[in-house]
Amino acid sequence: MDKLRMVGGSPLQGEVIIAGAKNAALPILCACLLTDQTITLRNVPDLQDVRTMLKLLQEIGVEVRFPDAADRSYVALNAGNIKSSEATYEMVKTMRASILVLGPLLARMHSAKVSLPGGCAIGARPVDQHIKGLKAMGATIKIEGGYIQAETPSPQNRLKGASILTDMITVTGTENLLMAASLANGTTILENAAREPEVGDLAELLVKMGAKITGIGTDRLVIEGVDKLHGAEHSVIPDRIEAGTFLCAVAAAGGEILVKHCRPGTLDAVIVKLQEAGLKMEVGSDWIKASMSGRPKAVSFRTSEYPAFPTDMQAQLMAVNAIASGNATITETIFENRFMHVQELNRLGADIAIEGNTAIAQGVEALSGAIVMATDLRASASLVIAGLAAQGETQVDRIYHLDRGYDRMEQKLTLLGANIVRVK
Ligand SMILES: CC(=O)N[C@H]1[C@@H](OP(=O)(O)OP(=O)(O)OC[C@H]2O[C@@H](n3ccc(=O)[nH]c3=O)[C@H](O)[C@@H]2O)O[C@H](CO)[C@@H](O)[C@@H]1O
Ligand SMILES: C=C(OP(=O)(O)O)C(=O)O
Repeated sequence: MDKLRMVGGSPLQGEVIIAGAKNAALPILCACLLTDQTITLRNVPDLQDVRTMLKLLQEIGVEVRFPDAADRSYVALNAGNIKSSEATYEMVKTMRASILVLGPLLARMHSAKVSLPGGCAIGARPVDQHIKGLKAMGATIKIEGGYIQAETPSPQNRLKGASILTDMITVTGTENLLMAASLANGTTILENAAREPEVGDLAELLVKMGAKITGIGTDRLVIEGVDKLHGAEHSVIPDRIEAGTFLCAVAAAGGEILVKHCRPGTLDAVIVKLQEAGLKMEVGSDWIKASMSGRPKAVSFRTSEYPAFPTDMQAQLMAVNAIASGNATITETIFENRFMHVQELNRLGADIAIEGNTAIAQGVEALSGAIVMATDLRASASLVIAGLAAQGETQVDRIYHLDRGYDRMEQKLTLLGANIVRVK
């Protein structure tokens, strides 16, 4: 299993180019299932979850091509000859986002069999709202042998438009229902829809494919189903979480970096908190110049749905708080078990206590390097950030979690002058 080894203490300096968003690319790749024509995508990040999704789509029968062999971010997909409508346990257990094939397969193929994702490190993460929404659209769904087995209603074999109000805001739930509704018979209204930019990016692609969607970017999406969708070209939006992660890295390790190819407008909540922490930022249309000298100031925050502070940035900003001056309280409201990095940050010398869904960080003057273990994707990123700020050598084990969601992180950090290597 690969590890990352780093020697902390040197400030970051230089430019970093942000890749396409993992959480936009995954649903967007699944949208190819909605048509027999080709979908051409650019700015697809080259990371493990994308590779897993491409493998799953190929198993289903999608033809995947890289038109330019030297550029993995440029992908063409054609689902004209789908052989199967099944996502196996083997695939789903490695990537929960596999659930995103359920809506499109059901809408286009009229049946789908998708392994029920289990709980994962950060929480139970049920998919009851995806199922409830599809049932409201007329699907018959049974859970058998650990699989969701779904069929469209006969005799017309199409899902039908429905008014759906989810019990909570769910990102992939909104995406699954949005894709299913695009090919349904009649109008679907999704209330309490997720407003995350990645949902908006998927909706923009669907519109290019011929879907009729209004309310994009709001919590009420109205989808007038169409009989057929067609091919389209699309460029995936930049990854706001990757950009935020590099901003936290410079806030913790110090230095000055230019974050390029990002969308600052999707990072408002993160920028506000990092400004409070003392990170100096100049913001352009698609770049952020950030510099930090001295210790950051502690900043309290709570995670919530977009546009509030993202849960996917909680661990990284906690790493900044670990070495800040002062105390911060960090409240996680989205996932019930997303504090596993706390114990590992404490192994590096941090002073963080957990009380229910709140972590209380008492900033320390310095962290000291140690061997730590990554437990999930963003926990891994927080340990890398802490390792870059720590004195001495840190080794982060189990970085397959990090590789799921970051496109060449250690190479990008090396370009910023970090002393970091991958150990096979
Ligand atoms: C691939 C992807 O885009 N992943 C993101 C997506 O995950 P994901 O879409 O899985 O997260 P959700 O928005 O669905 O989850 C939000 C909350 O709702 C609960 N819930 C959700 C659905 C459901 O049917 N029932 C239910 O109870 C979840 O357990 C969680 O507590 O949004 C999360 C919240 O911003 C991010 O952390 C993930 O990075
Ligand atoms: C939790 C995350 O991803 P996923 O939903 O794919 O597990 C994440 O990106 O931080």
